[in-house]
Amino acid sequence: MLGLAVETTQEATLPDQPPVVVLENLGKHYGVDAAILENVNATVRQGEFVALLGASGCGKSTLLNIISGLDVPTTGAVEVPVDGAAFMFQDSSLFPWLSARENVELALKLRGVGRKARRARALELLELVNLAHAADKRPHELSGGMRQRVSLARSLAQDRPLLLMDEPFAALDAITRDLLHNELERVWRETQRTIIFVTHNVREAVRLAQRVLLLSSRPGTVVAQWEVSPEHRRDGAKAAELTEEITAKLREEIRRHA
Ligand SMILES: Nc1ncnc2c1ncn2[C@@H]1O[C@H](COP(=O)(O)OP(=O)(O)OP(=O)(O)O)[C@@H](O)[C@H]1O
Repeated sequence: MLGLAVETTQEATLPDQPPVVVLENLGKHYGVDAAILENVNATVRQGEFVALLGASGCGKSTLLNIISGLDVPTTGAVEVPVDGAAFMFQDSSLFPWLSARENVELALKLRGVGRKARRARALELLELVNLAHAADKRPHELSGGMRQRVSLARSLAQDRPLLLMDEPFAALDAITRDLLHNELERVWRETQRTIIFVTHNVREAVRLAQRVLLLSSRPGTVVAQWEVSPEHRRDGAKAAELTEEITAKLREEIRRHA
């Protein structure tokens, strides 16, 4: 399953961390339809940030649904944390009648956190995503980027070790997206969550992830993976080179599907 090898460093791969998600020969099909996923093998380690790329319809969301427990594989095995996963989507799906703070508090309430503690924790989480000043605003008073920050705070409020993100910044403009990349990277480092991040944007994958997995077009399987080393983060030219290499392979997959 291993594709093009780029640099591998201790920091990038966390080889000594325990696995959080293990996918073994995983397959999925609905009814008599052709397989959507086939022989997916991958391990994601604790604290790792993994990006998942692939052509439209190759089964990325299906895979996240299986990892989250919303769906089940048809064949193979999946190992995930007993505490489950938190999900964040492209659409912030905030309750419009609740303020930013109340939206975050709701996730805490569902976990059984008491009223006083959840108010304090919600404010802490909004502070973490640099949004404490807008805690009392309702979603319609917030920009798209701010709504996604609330959504991120709400996902963190679920206090799951694993965070699944399905194109969370796809609807944002490029500048807001760049700002949120910085925010997410900081939040990831501070909270030490394990993150699986689905995107169509190769630059975004290289910017954020320590490892990029590429799914082939239908049936989806891991056809290549790349390590993104700390050196790629420091050196823009190296990152651009890697982005180009991954884009070429992604294009190949898209062409194959077309
Ligand atoms: N419940 C379902 N029943 C039948 N087919 C389904 C179901 N859910 C998803 N599919 C099919 O599975 C395929 C993969 O869908 P999925 O949303 O996982 O792809 P994706 O890679 O996330 O796509 P995109 O990048 O466009 O969001 C699609 O062809 C879709 O129509």
